[in-house]
Amino acid sequence: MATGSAVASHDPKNDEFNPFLSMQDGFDTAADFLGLEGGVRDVLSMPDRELTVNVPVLMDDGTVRVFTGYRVQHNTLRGPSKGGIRFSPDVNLDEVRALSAWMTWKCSVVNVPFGGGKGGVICDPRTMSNGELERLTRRYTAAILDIIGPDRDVPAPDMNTNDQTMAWIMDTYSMHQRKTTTAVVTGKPLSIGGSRGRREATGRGVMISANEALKMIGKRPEDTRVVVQGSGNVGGLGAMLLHREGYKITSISDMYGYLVNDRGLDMPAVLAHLNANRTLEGYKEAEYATDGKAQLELDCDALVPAATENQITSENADRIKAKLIVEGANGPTTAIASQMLAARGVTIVPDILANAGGVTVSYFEWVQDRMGYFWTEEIVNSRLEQIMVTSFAEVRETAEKYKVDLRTGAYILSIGRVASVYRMRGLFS
Ligand SMILES: NC(=O)C1=CN([C@@H]2O[C@H](COP(=O)(O)OP(=O)(O)OC[C@H]3O[C@@H](n4cnc5c(N)ncnc54)[C@H](OP(=O)(O)O)[C@@H]3O)[C@@H](O)[C@H]2O)C=CC1
Ligand SMILES: O=C(O)CCC(=O)C(=O)O
Repeated sequence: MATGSAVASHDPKNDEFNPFLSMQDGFDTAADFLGLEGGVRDVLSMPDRELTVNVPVLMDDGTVRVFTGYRVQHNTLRGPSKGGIRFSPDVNLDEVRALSAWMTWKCSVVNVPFGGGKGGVICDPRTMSNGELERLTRRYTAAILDIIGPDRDVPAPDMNTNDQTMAWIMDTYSMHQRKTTTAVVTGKPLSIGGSRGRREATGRGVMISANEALKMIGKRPEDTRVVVQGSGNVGGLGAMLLHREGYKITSISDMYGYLVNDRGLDMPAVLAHLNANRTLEGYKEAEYATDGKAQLELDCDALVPAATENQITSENADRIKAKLIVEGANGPTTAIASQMLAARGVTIVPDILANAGGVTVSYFEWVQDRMGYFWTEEIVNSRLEQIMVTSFAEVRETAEKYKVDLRTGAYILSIGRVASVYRMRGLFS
């Protein structure tokens, strides 16, 4: 197996690749359309609160290593801040700032009563044992304990974190509170207050968004060849659900490489292979390649970037062949690339809409935990579908009203909603 990432990494000091500046670009465009007044504009363009922590962790070899982590709360006007925690060597404060702001806009697009937050720890989980990850998670939780809670800030999984990570956070928080407090995090295992359907929710939202986009451009799933970047929670489960819906998944990747089969991949078999081998390499029914950048440029009808930021940039936007991009990841397309693609008539369903299925079912989980009453998977999925379809229609209507692309429409809709809450609450007196 190759050891390096198959996909380009970029210097965040270059403005195009700084996710916070990318977010700011979308914000400024929408704020101009809305004619947002100075005070509201200023307060919404920066995070409410940023916490940096340095936590000591006992490693398996007996040494102590200090890890740096962040929790940024962008906004809490519409409710507690909400958003995942990411473990990755690439985590940095500007990235977490951008991700937390995107959470504010995302929660507003789907109209759930949350603000936005995000966390991250600089670490490489692939080189750490389960015990080291548990000790890191517990220490990080203890360090951010004062600013999280069911009514304050509710974390969830993101890249390289999962339901086990959420169980450790919930347990650490509960030990300090002297009572079990399930609603402090979402994305938990079912046995400790998780919601049915949360694991697949982001991928399901991506599938529903793809369906709505196809209706808009007049295509059918069966005639749609899809390339998916990433095979984790969003990419893997999203590809599985798209496959079940009739889409032809012709390529899927992980950090190391990608599979291609123009006749369409058998997604259950691909995911079974990935689960058993922890790599896509060796799957017999497809070609395997390691030049990850080229995957995004494969001939296809739809592209689902579901790995990380800055994958579609000014360097490759002209070579992207897909006519539809459904953003499973947060910030996969830079602001410049977005404009280049829009000029070529490519439809982009933006991240703050396309991947909002996850936070929507996280909202359902938080509600169920607080009620102590749990819903069936059918109820969760049908309520998710209703919210995603309504949100897509509202974004589309806004885009048509202002004669802009879907990304700008989503920003206008969401920022307008948050700004109106500011005015209603009268926080400036
Ligand atoms: N989980 C959720 O509910 C939500 C996640 N998102 C966003 O979706 C994206 C993916 O998250 P999620 O699926 O949870 O994360 P996972 O950790 O489950 O999966 C990430 C996938 O992307 C691959 N990957 C990671 N980094 C790179 C890279 N540099 N180049 C190529 N492939 C890479 C990983 O490969 P490998 O397995 O080899 O490491 C893996 O297949 C992120 O942007 C996240 O913020 C958005 C909304 C909700
Ligand atoms: O489920 C959640 O609360 C947030 C998921 C997340 O981090 C995201 O949507 O980017």
